[in-house]
Amino acid sequence: MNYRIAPSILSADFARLGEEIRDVVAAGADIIHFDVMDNHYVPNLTIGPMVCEAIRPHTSAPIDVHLMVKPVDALAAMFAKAGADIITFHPEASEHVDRTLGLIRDAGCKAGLVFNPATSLSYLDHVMDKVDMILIMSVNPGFGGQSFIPEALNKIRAARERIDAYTARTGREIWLEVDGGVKVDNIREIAEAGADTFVAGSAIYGKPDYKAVIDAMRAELAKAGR
Ligand SMILES: O=C(CO)[C@H](O)[C@H](O)COP(=O)(O)O
Ligand SMILES: [Fe+2]
Repeated sequence: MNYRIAPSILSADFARLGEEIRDVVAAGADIIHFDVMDNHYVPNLTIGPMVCEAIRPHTSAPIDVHLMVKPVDALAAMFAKAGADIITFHPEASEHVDRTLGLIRDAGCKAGLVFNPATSLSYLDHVMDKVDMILIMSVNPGFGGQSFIPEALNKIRAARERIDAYTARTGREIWLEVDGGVKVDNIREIAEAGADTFVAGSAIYGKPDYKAVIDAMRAELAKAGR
């Protein structure tokens, strides 16, 4: 299994963002997770397309933009222009989910849907052909440093079943990402439930030695029975 680790810059030192991104990639990160909060869809306010554009020259790692915003479409287009590689959004925040997925892909990015703890996976029913990534939230969105909600494991298993059935039928791969409360001590269990891409903010940026944390996560993933 090809596992990917995606540090969330939500927990980075924003005063030294370029350096924080270079450091985490040097420490072995595969993807940069970029949390966008609008103080409307979620009760917090973070960073926008100008910051994405500013960090783009600092890394060749894919930038994974997690949009916690409503409405979605105009900002998705701005992030595609600002250098994002992957753009995910919450389906209940879009008026027209199929159109938003198409808009992101037409702009040259991978597109994904994000599922809050209480959001049904049935949003996937008619759009799998336009989805490149499924992101399961294991916390309620809005803040870093929250505890992993164990019920998310069942949701991850259900999403894995959908993806495997789809891939068997079409041959096309869809990534399964998990976001919220991912740590060294639970990453193996999350992988065994079916995830292949792991967002970790406070677990990585909250420790002084990023490489030690990422190495420990990879050592746990190597033990996963998938
Ligand atoms: O989308 C998010 C919150 O809405 C963040 O990506 C997530 O919470 C990462 O932080 P941590 O690993 O500290 O839980
Ligand atoms: Fe996120």
